[in-house]
Amino acid sequence: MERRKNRRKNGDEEDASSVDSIRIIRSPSSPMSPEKKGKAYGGSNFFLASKGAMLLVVGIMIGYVAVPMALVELNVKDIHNRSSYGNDGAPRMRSLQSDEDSIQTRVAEDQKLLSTQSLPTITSPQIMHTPILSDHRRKKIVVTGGAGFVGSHLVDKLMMEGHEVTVLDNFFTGQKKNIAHWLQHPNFSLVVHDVTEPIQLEVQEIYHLACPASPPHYQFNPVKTIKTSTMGTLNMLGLAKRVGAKILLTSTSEIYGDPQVHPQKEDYWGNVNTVGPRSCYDEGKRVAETMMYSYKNQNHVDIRVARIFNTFGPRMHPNDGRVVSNFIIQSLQNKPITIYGEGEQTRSFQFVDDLVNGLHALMNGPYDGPVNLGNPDEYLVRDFAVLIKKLTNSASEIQKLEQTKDDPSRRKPDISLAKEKLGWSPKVKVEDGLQKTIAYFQGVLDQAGEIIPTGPGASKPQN
Ligand SMILES: O=C(O)[C@H]1O[C@H](OP(=O)(O)OP(=O)(O)OC[C@H]2O[C@@H](n3ccc(=O)[nH]c3=O)[C@H](O)[C@@H]2O)[C@H](O)[C@@H](O)[C@@H]1O
Repeated sequence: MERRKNRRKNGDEEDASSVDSIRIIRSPSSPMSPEKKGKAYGGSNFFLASKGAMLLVVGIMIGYVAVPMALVELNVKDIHNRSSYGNDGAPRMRSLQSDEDSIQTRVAEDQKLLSTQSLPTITSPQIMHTPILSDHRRKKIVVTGGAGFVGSHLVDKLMMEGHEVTVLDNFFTGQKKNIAHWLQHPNFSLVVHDVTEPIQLEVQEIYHLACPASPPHYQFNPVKTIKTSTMGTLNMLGLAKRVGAKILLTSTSEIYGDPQVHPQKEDYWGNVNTVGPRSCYDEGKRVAETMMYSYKNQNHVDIRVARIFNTFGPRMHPNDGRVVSNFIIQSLQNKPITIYGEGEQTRSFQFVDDLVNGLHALMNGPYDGPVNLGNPDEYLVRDFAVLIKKLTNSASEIQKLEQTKDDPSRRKPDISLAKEKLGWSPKVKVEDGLQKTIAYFQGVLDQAGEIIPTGPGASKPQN
């Protein structure tokens, strides 16, 4: 500063390389003598002036272009560095663009994976794989009651074959957790729907299972049970007729009532009380069968009818109230095992996997008469209580309660027709199936803490 002051004082402005000289040339308003102007713009001073001008341009370039560019560059590097490393110093994605690219790649990979398998859930921890079928082989299939115990296992089989499956369920006894492992799969659709209402769908096959099947559940609201079997079946038959779909009805061994023929063959007409506590279900299914054959004969609908005998397995509703779930839940909690009556009545139990294979064989075969699907392995109910107590190492006492009204005294399927027409017979031994079911209910119990078994009276299913 001192030097500059001295220069000004001495009129020493020639050094155009000095910062002051540049300032003087840039500023025409600066007070300048004509002599000085001549020095600045003319003659040998012109060189000095143009050198100064060049320096001015360079200065402007530095000030207005290079510095901002350098700052921008520095800033970009800073952003880049900040996104390259996290707080812990670990390297991050290289840039926002590559961030987006890699997220999209990951989403695409995840979607691809999820379209080829189930998602493990607490209810269905095992991963099930789904093949990709060509369009002409992939069928559109509806399963009514597909979130229920049997329905959900059937859905698994159809999904694992690579078909497009639509579940219709009103969740009266069905549970979302039974099908939660498929919700993300593009071949799977869930429609919360009550079959007593009509529905329009494009479909090639209908497995019509929707109906509460446990006596306490179907007796809870008998009018609704009748509507489900009658109006529900009518609606599904109407749909099948409209779109030309094949339809399978899951009927029941209950259509034989309290049978006077043993074991029961398909040509036995049954012994049913039309006005008893079980009639809403028994007669509902009987008229549903009648509707099936009327639509076949009158409208050429392609039909199948399965008469299902007592079935058990994982995903049974814990408050189902049926003998298998009740005895297991009671035994696992060391609560009294409740036998209705003397336990002299008999039942024959099949594991759910066998039933699903039977339903599938029936739907895919040509035979359209009613077919029994069950395991002829017959037990006295009191012996069955002892077996479950043993398999669960339970300390439960066995308690006898009053016999329920119209309880069938003996039941055992004759499955010679299923063997002959479908090439089907049950493969799972009752004890093996029970072990799997006990393990399932143990898991449910661990989650719930306690389960109060459903008694013989009518009750609404609780989750
Ligand atoms: O499990 C099935 O798939 C069948 O269940 C029921 O038929 P049901 O034979 O009466 O079934 P349960 O309620 O399991 O009863 C079986 C026997 O065990 C007895 N039971 C049931 C529950 C219980 O806690 N204690 C007990 O002794 C019943 O009185 C009956 O004699 C349905 O009505 C059928 O449609 C269905 O096919």
